[in-house]
Amino acid sequence: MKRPLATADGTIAEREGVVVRYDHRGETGVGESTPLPGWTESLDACRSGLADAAAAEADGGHTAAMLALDAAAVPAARHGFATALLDADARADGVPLYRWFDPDRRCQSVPVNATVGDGRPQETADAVADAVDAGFDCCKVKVGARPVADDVERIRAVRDCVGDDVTLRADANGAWSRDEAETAFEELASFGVEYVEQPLAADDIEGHASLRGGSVGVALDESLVDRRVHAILDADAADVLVLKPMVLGGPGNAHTLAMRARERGVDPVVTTTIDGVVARLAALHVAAAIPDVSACGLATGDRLATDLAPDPATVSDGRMSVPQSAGLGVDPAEVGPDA
Ligand SMILES: O=C(O)CCC(=O)c1ccccc1C(=O)O
Ligand SMILES: [Mg+2]
Repeated sequence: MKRPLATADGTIAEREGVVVRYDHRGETGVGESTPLPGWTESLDACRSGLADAAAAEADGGHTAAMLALDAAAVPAARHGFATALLDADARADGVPLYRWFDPDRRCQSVPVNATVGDGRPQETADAVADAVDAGFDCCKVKVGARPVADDVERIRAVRDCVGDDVTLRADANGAWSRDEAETAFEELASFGVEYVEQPLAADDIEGHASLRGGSVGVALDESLVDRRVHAILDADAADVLVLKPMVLGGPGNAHTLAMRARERGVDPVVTTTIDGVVARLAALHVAAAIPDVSACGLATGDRLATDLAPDPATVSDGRMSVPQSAGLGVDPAEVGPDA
């Protein structure tokens, strides 16, 4: 990465993965498996998951390959193959991937947030101001890496700098105790923070449920790693679900969960895990398939030092354009390391 992302759970500085190609219905589809240990399997486990899927495919075709890829055990491997299969299917049907999920939809662009890592108050305010200058009207700031009072000063500095028209979100990556979270929610309410992602530990469903009800919403992200969606919905523990296709075992799983969340009155937000262009496009098409989707965490491509292919999606006025060509919108023949 050329711009690492500092979070309460450490700094993400490097991403490495596997490009998957699959020939299906006369088309070559492309997918990407970019595991992020802690969120997904390791790169080694991902590679062996893909090798197992290739062996299963040789006997039983794509159905056997999909059955060999357990979303709980090897979500990134499953994401890579599932994306390649979906890309080929959408190409064969002549529709952009988001319309393969919902043929009636037309979507030219989706709203996106800028993502700002941990840093000193002035650095944080400058980074948000740069994002606003670049056209973003929604910005997510990483918190939880320093004491709550310091994060409050960071958010105060941001508000002082960019004014009240910018939507601000925070992401604590599970760093706070219940007491810290309560204090943070009280303080952040005065700066009009829309929601905090993962204020508490992933397994504290009850704690998250009791943080709800004020002006600052609760978004759950890490809590989805262990597939707790039904428990979360049943406990009314979240205002927002943060859906990462790489973590959930593929774009199809993410789309299904987004629709389920919507039915239950919970707002879905789609984000990358800081991925190459193939996985970013897959996440973009999931977001594009969701009517009236809230700003998504998809504008992460500019953090990478190198990418897999030129990016057909551009960001302007806080929105990311959605490719309308068949499939993901990238030519599989052009996809490779160091494009
Ligand atoms: O949501 C965004 O704005 C960008 C993605 C992001 O923050 C992220 C990227 C990699 C791993 C975890 C996270 C996260 O949301 O916690
Ligand atoms: Mg998060």
